[in-house]
Amino acid sequence: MAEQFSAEKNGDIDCERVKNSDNQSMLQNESNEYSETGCMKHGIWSHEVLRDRESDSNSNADRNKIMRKASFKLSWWCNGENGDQHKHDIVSFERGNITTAERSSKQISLKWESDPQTVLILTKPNSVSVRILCVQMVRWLRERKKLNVYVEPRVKVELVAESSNFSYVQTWKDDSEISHLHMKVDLVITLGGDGTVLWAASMFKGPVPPIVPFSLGSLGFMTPFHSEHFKDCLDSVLRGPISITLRHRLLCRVVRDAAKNEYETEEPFLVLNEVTIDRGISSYLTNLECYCDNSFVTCVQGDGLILSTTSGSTAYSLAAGGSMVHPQVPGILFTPICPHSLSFRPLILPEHVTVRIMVPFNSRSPAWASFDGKDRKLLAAGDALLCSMAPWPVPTACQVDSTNDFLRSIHDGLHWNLRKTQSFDGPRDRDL
Ligand SMILES: NC(=O)c1ccc[n+]([C@@H]2O[C@H](COP(=O)([O-])OP(=O)(O)OC[C@H]3O[C@@H](n4cnc5c(N)ncnc54)[C@H](O)[C@@H]3O)[C@@H](O)[C@H]2O)c1
Ligand SMILES: Nc1ncnc2c1ncn2[C@@H]1O[C@H](COP(=O)(O)OP(=O)(O)OP(=O)(O)O)[C@@H](O)[C@H]1O
Repeated sequence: MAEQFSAEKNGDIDCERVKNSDNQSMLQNESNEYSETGCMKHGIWSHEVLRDRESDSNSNADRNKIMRKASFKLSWWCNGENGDQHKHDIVSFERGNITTAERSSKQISLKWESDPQTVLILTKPNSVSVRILCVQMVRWLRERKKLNVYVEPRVKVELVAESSNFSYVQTWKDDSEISHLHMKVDLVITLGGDGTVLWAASMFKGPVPPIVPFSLGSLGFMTPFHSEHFKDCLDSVLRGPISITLRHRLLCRVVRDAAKNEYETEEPFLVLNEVTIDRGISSYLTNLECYCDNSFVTCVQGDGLILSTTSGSTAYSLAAGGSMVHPQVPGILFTPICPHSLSFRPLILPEHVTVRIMVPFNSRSPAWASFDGKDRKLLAAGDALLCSMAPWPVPTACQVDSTNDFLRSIHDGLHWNLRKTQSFDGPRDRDL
């Protein structure tokens, strides 16, 4: 195999089919649709027979020594479902050689194919600076950009109180209309901190329009745009193209002990940061049985467990000792909260798994699940929480690109690895 690798590295694959004496033409045939031995375009299911090049040249005895390479085919599956969509996009396995064809995650650019018409502005409540900015932004979007503007009912009341001219601003009467918003809205603008981005994401139980988050909070990991330059920022976003971060969400379902199967659940929650299962007001340790695709992972005995997205890795999970992960990395962080054990290190699980957290019948107390820090749900003995990657990410516009914005946020927001630079004068390794 080593010789074969080196031959391939030189771009000179010394491979021949037994039936065919003409190497070159046969290899070229293989890259076409079908070969006569039944070799498909994508993958092999006939036998390739390879001859080792060095043994050819080194020894006459070995001249006809033939090495068979076992054929195989790769297929992709998850929870029993077949889904080959990644196959040739991401990994090629031509002629039995597995090679990365494409990255599964890349910097993403959004280019409008028709002009955006409708914008939804979501604002942090009870903030004077947010209210002032909202008034200016609505006016500018309507008068200069001729866009339809939606706001929440509370904000519409505030705007109309400011001036009756704002009667053109649209809103909704009851919450059931929120479920149709994604079909009307081209762009969402948030004015607030990270909590307002979480709020915006939580309004969309399915697909989410691109979000442009303006920073009017204190931290702002997910809010790269500065309100002072809102006209320039929005001009360039409306013109496009823009870099976006596709932030993964987790789909969380509570399955009660009384449910007949795991599909009989209450309304699922979609979280952008994390779902937390903790001891709530109980003074006992949580006792949580954790499974990953039906394999037992561990029992959490401590204050609780955080299942976080990579976007949420800089939030609660970070405070509980989890790693910071670039938001474009797909995965589920499994971070314990104050585990009563010396050896419980946080894990990062792959995106395709389903995590199941169960409160066992011998648990001393129930547990509580909360979703992006909200909507507490009691988990009694026998209840479970299922958590998997949701099919609807949250696209947030980047100031520069997802990597630059992420690094800037950990430097500016957390002062990550800030240390005085060591002075130049002093001992040095001159003789090394
Ligand atoms: N010990 C902790 O660190 C702790 C405890 C509870 C909740 N939280 C976080 O608060 C979030 C809810 O946020 P909120 O604004 O509604 O509540 P909040 O007003 O209590 O703010 C919590 C803080 O977390 C920050 N934050 C939120 N998402 C973040 C992210 N992805 N990366 C970095 N920082 C982030 C916010 O900027 C804010 O400073 C939860 O999802 C949870 O992650 C953290
Ligand atoms: N449109 C909204 N309606 C109701 N609640 C909201 C809305 N926007 C934000 N919130 C809530 O307000 C709280 C504070 O929001 P946010 O985090 O954006 O501001 P902040 O606390 O000033 O920012 P930071 O946390 O960065 O200091 C959050 O809990 C969030 O859920």
